[in-house]
Amino acid sequence: MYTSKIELIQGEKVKLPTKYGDFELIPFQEEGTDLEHVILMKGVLHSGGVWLTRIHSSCVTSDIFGSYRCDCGEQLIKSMELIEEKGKGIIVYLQQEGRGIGLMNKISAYKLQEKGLDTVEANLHLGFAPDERDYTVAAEILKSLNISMIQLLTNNPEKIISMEENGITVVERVPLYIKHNEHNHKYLTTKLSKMGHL
Ligand SMILES: Nc1nc2c(ncn2[C@@H]2O[C@H](COP(=O)(O)OP(=O)(O)OP(=O)(O)O)[C@@H](O)[C@H]2O)c(=O)[nH]1
Ligand SMILES: [Zn+2]
Repeated sequence: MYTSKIELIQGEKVKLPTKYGDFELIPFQEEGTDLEHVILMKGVLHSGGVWLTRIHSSCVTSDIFGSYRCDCGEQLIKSMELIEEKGKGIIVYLQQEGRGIGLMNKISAYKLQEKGLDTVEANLHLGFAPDERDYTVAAEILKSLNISMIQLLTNNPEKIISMEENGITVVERVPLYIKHNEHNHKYLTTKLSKMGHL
């Protein structure tokens, strides 16, 4: 029998009509912590098959306020549009602000970037790894919904490795192309040159 690595409490499933399509939403909580994640999905659960999937780390600055400093918000919207178009898919929205260092530290990292450091150097300066995220919980959420085969919307190879290690088959990587602008250029090129993004 498979034993979950993380105890999850699954909330109610509700309808969520949005600007980008009609979805359903389910919140999850990691038992014993205050960490809450949420999934947005379209399609019939427990129907098997391959699910177009986005594992998205929260980014208050971009997802909510539309910041140009990174590409998160645009990736989220693009993912919603692609899932709507396909009629089947899921976004696992993880409470993993600032690549897992939290909002306060991310904003300190932004301050250091205003002084010339790149995103990797700023994290290191604050005593963190360049990326502190762990995607195990995303795999656990997918498995709890009986989703085991995915087409993953990402440019980050770490997410693919983590899914495979946690028993989710990534049948395809679907790249997300986001336009550079004067504010996100350094951020995006650092992801390519220093963080192994594709
Ligand atoms: N520490 C830190 N985190 C940031 C910074 N800018 C954005 N983030 C966070 O980075 C996370 C998104 O990571 P990205 O590296 O942009 O993308 P990814 O999720 O690894 O890869 P994709 O699947 O291709 O989008 C979100 O949690 C953001 O809050 C920054 O300058 N420093
Ligand atoms: Zn962002």
